[in-house]
Amino acid sequence: MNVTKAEIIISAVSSKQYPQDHLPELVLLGRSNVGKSSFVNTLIRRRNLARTSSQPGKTQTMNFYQINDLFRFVDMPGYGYARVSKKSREKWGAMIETYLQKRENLAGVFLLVDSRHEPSEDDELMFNWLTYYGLVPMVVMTKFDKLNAMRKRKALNNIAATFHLPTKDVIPFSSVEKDGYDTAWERIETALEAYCARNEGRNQSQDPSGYV
Ligand SMILES: Nc1nc2c(ncn2[C@@H]2O[C@H](COP(=O)(O)OP(=O)(O)OP(=O)(O)O)[C@@H](O)[C@H]2O)c(=O)[nH]1
Repeated sequence: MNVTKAEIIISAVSSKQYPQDHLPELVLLGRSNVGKSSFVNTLIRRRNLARTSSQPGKTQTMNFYQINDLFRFVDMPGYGYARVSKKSREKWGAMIETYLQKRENLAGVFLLVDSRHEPSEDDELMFNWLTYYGLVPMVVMTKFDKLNAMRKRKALNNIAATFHLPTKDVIPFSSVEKDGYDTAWERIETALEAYCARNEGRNQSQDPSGYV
């Protein structure tokens, strides 16, 4: 997709602030500092629309980035950062859960894990929670450039095995070397097409005035 327009619509802390329309949304989940903001910036070829930071725990709101007025990325607060208070973590957890369970605009979920490490317990919990609710996540291995060829192969096999996925379903990604750029866009386009097809069905059966 050729991105000609990309803007942040809102940094939300509650469902009342979600945009009120039917544009499809692709959610980014992952541990704090895994590279969610860098993933967005790389895909849209902007240096800093999504604010990146070497300090974990920076993103504490749900950031809605609207792309070509066609769809949005929703960058969620990273989980698993110990230095954030328990109360804040519970608040974020509830915020993420409410979004995932209630948001009709949800078109797909990217679960980002760091290539350099075994998926954390939180990553596995998140993956299992998502699949339980029928939200099969697209798994992205971030910071792939940080591994040598042998570790790349090992990490890919390892992460695929952890989530019981074929390796072809895992997306190795680097915001430095741009690995995974084309594959991520293919997945996005497939998810957007599926969302439109679902809503066309809903349109015909429920809402003759036009849903999308
Ligand atoms: N080498 C390398 N560094 C990366 C890559 N992706 C992200 N980083 C670095 O990792 C750090 C965290 O990246 P962010 O994109 O801010 O991570 P985030 O998941 O949005 O972080 P939170 O806001 O804490 O949730 C930054 O210093 C990035 O430059 C990558 O593919 N390769």
